Amino acid sequence: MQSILSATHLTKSFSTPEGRPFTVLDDIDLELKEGEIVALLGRSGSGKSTLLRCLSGLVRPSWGEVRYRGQRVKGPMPGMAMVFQNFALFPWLTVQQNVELGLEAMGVPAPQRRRRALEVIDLIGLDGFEKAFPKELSGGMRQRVGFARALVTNPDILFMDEPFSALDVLTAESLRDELLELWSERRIPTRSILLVTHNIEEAVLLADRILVLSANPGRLMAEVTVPLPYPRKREHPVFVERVEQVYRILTTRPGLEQPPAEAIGIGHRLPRAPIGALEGLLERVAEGPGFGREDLSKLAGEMQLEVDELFPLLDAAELLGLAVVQEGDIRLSPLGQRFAAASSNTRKKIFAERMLLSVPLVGHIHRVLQTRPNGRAPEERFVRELEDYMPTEEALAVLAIAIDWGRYAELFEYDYNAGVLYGEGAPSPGT
Ligand SMILES: Nc1ncnc2c1ncn2[C@@H]1O[C@H](COP(=O)(O)OP(=O)(O)OP(=O)(O)O)[C@@H](O)[C@H]1O
Repeated sequence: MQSILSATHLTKSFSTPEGRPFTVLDDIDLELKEGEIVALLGRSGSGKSTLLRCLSGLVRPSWGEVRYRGQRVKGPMPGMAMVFQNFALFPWLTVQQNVELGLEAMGVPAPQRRRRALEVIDLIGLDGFEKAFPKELSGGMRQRVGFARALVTNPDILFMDEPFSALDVLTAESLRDELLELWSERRIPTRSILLVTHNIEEAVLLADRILVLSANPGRLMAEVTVPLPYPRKREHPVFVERVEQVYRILTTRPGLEQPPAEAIGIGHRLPRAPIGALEGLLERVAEGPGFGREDLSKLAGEMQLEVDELFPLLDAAELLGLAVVQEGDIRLSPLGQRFAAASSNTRKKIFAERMLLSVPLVGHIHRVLQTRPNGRAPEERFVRELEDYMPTEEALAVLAIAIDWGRYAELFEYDYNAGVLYGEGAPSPGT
């Protein structure tokens, strides 16, 4: 198969406010070939969207290069189109005007634009909605507009950034099926599709090849091929095997992942794991048929969790010593078993002890508040400290997790309006 797009040594770094590089993608080589659908999978923050944007010319790599049919990609190019997760429609334009937009940018004259837009609107099942505005449409119909706007340019490569993840399960399923039909029956001229997804089953349903990215920084860690014809059946033994293979890959430590939190200190990027969901997961594993051990693909299917929801929970459970995740399975540690069976107060105590041991940021906040005469500190102070290690957006996200965990464990309190953290027992800033 002929190569359409290639990336060599693609590296992307952003800067921390201190000017230090923050590497998101590291030395990525990949190729997209004619006639294939490729899915990019990886944990949250592994750089999937950044990679898609670099490949499509929306973001410039810091190092390395991208070539489209032999030509160096330096910005968006004709022949490439993108479908976004949040549809990215202009609310003040009608469906038809939104669809025509892609052609307007290419300088296509109005009569041709109209004709072509109407053809695609018909193809994608939006017939009769030409004059509707996005707010009058359901999520599924809005994403059809997103697809129509991309397909109207007859793209050679279609990039899709989690295009089905904002839709309900049934709508996502039917839109996926329709896209596959258009693709398999060659009713669209697109020769290659690159899809970012959090949904392992979706990747196995759609892709010929699944590229798995490791996190911190993002590197290509594995490739899984899916040699099944469309439409694929989820019960097919090869389908089931591939789903499990991806879980196994995502739960092996290739030695590239971040070292333990203690080794990094307060700059450790905490997994985005809400406490309630973590408690729910541990309870389910403890009470499940495996008595503390569970197959992740089964668990995720049952709890309807996608990669971006499940893996932060697994990372948090491991970080706190509550579970071990290996070979596509989760196994509760004795402490995890105790946690799951404990009362709310005991759970908080276990959590507090574990965090003071293995989450340096929470320990740091706790110490700072204890040493302050009034027991308070503005959150801003901790954001500034985190910015030594990561960009502001990431620093805010990491601090939000530390606050969520610290409050749960009753190690400190937080006044949202004042943006102030205060120790347990210290008067609230509002009083
Ligand atoms: N413009 C930017 N400036 C600074 N940091 C950025 C920028 N864009 C992305 N990042 C950082 O790069 C990392 C990877 O982000 P990206 O969105 O590519 O990951 P992802 O794997 O797609 O994540 P998710 O699955 O959560 O969507 C994150 O830590 C993010 O904060």
